[in-house]
Amino acid sequence: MNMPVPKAELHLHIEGTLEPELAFALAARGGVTLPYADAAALREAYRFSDLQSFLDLYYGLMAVLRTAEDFTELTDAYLERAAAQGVRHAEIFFDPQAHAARGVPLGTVVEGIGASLERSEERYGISTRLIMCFLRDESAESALATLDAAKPYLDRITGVGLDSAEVGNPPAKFREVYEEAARLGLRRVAHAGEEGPAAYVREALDVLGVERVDHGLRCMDDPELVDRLARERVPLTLCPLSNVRLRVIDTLADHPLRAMMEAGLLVTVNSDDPAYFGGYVGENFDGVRDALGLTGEQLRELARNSFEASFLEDDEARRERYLAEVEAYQFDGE
Ligand SMILES: Nc1ncnc2[nH]cnc12
Ligand SMILES: [Zn+2]
Repeated sequence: MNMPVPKAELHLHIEGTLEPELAFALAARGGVTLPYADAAALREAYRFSDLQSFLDLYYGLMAVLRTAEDFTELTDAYLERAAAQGVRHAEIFFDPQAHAARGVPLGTVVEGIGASLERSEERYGISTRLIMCFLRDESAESALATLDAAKPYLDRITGVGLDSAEVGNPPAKFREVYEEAARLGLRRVAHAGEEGPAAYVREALDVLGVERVDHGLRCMDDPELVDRLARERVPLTLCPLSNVRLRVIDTLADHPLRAMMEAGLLVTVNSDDPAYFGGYVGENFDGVRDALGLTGEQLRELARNSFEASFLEDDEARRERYLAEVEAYQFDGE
């Protein structure tokens, strides 16, 4: 078997890597009772009708994440799996407000994830960045307070993002928070155009000044926006298996990825919440390859895009090294 193509993962919620077996192990350790008989019963509950039905289960299961060690273990488990799938660089989201709601301070989360990221290169051969997301169904004041609480940890946080329930929570709600993030020198991304309209993608660019759009799928409803995204080389972090599981599209064969590439968009393939959506980044690559009949050259473009879209500006030599690995890679049948 060929080794997987080297790639960066740019849209990955660390909380979304919580596998049922680890959830039960952490629950036992922390004395948390879960409303499922066992890991198999929990996995059976992963049938979602939309984003909200997923979020309800997802935030509930986070109850097992309590200590810094829990977050370290979670992150180690992700990095180990990612390394086996050819991930060389990972930009990882976390949701501090979801943990603060249970009394877990931001510092515990950052220290816990950070302990794993610190040794990631040495252990897993993966360079990393950390991106702090605001929950868009919480208030702008809560997001501002979260940014304030993060100030002692900014040496470990590369950027900010925006996630959770999209429809009814437009990007403009967070204008002030993103202005403050920019003043603090943080990179800016946001989920937009997953379930929400193309107008939210425009707003994320124009009002929040985002440098990368998470999902962005619905831009395809607006040809002028597609032209702009292509012209300005704004990266879109797509998550094909997530889109199927959250019923944004019916099947992988309906995914617009290929049309997006043909429109000149800088798209990348990622896993979003792999423990919940049926696979990690490798399964997402294999899924679109098979469902859309992508060629080796198109897969190489996706891998190249992932490094181009990454926040490696402070380490261009590394980016060049990764890109050279992509060019040297031989796909099966090539
Ligand atoms: N796909 C997704 N959309 C919005 N918020 C999320 N949080 C975790 N996964 C998410
Ligand atoms: Zn996401």
